[in-house]
Amino acid sequence: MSRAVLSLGSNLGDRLGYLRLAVDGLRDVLVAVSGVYETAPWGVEDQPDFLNAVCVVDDPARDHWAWLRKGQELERQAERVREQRWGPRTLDVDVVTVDGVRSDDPELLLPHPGTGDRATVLIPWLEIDPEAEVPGRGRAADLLAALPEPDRAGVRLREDLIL
Ligand SMILES: Nc1ncnc2c1ncn2[C@@H]1O[C@H](COP(=O)(O)OP(=O)(O)OP(=O)(O)O)[C@@H](O)[C@H]1O
Ligand SMILES: Nc1nc2c(c(=O)[nH]1)N=C(CO)CN2
Repeated sequence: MSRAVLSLGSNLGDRLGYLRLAVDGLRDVLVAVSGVYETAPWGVEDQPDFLNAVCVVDDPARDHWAWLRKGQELERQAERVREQRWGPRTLDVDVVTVDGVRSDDPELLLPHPGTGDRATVLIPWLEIDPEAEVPGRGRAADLLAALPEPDRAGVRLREDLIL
C-alpha cells in the first residue's frame, strides 16, 4: 500500500478549474478530498489569494517517486510555468507525506518540510483526517495549534466551491 497526502494550490486564472483538473486526474485513486479554502498568500505576500485543498490518495502500485511524478504531470497539464519561488502559479501539487517515508533527497523531501508551518495544508488535511500525523514531527492538530492565530485566520472554507 502507498497512501499519500497531496496538497493542491492555485492562485492564477481559473483557480477552481485547476484544482478540479488535479482532483479529476486523481479520481481513480482518491480516498478523500477536503473542501476548498481561500487563503492569504504566505512567502510572497504581494500576490493574489490562493485556493488550497488537500487530498488523500492510495495506490499500491505507486511509490513516493511515482506520486511526485504524478503531481508534476498534473502541474504540466495546468500549463504551470516555473518562475518565482513561492510566486503565483496555476497549480502547485506538493507531496506532503507518503505512508511513514522520510527522505532528505532535495528532489523529494518527505515529509514536505513546509507541512508543520502551513495552516494552508494543516487545516484542510485535518478536515479529512483529524488524527493526521506528520512523520517525525507529531500530530498535525498540535502543529496547527502552535501556529500564530493570524496564520489560521487566513484560511477560510469556501462552502460555495465543491471539488
Ligand atoms: N515533497 C515534495 N513535494 C513536491 N515537490 C518537492 C518535494 N520535495 C522536494 N520537491 C522539489 O521541489 C521542487 C518544486 O518546487 P516548487 O517550485 O513547487 O516549490 P514551491 O512550491 O515554490 O515551494 P514549496 O516547495 O516550499 O511549496 C521540485 O523540483 C521537486 O522535486
Ligand atoms: N496561501 C498560500 N500561499 C502560498 C502557497 C499556497 O499554496 N497557499 N504556495 C506557495 C508556493 O508553494 C506560496 N504561497
